[in-house]
Amino acid sequence: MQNDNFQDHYPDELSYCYGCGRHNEHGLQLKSSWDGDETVALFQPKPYHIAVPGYVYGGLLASLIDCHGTGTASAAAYRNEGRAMDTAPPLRFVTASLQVDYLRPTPLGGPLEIRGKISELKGRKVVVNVTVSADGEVCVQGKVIAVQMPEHMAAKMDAIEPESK
Ligand SMILES: CCCCCCCC(=O)SCCNC(=O)CCNC(=O)[C@H](O)C(C)(C)COP(=O)(O)OP(=O)(O)OC[C@H]1O[C@@H](n2cnc3c(N)ncnc32)[C@H](O)[C@@H]1OP(=O)(O)O
Repeated sequence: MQNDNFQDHYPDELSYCYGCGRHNEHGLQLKSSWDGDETVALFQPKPYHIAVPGYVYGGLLASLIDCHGTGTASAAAYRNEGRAMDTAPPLRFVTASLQVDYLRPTPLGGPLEIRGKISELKGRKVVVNVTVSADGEVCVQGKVIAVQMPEHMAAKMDAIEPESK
């Protein structure tokens, strides 16, 4: 596995996302990287990421799929153009659709492995299939349809309030 994390290449103003922003001290700070043609992230849930005792909260699992999916989309788009992730013009993606299926309860204890596979890359859209595994067993699977961030979302980047930092 490479240690070159996608989210470390996001510009500062796009690094406050609750799921993956490196500047969000209250967030999850997910880190994703390439593993061959797949992508991978590891996340260690905290004891307070609880659903029922002993199991991980489903909303957290959806967030991990969401941010791993959008990070994978961005990395895939750069790779498709043969460019490094910090080169211009920027290729950043937001979630258009997030589908999550909870296959079995996810034990709360050890680290979770999140894996992404690109199933479609066309125009401004990338579709990523994502799994979350605990102890080597897939507990959750999801699909993220990511679309390149529209201009009007980028326009608010100057308006980051100090409280959101
Ligand atoms: C950048 C670092 C931050 C990391 C982000 C972390 C993840 C997030 O939390 S992002 C926040 C949540 N997401 C949002 O707020 C997005 C809100 N939605 C939007 O802004 C728009 O609807 C947006 C950008 C998704 C799509 O709008 P638009 O740019 O007009 O797309 P459009 O041209 O219609 O469609 C592009 C393609 O996506 C598809 N698509 C668009 N929306 C959807 C959808 N909801 N479901 C399925 N497919 C969709 C279209 O069918 C089209 O596909 P194709 O090219 O095959 O015909």
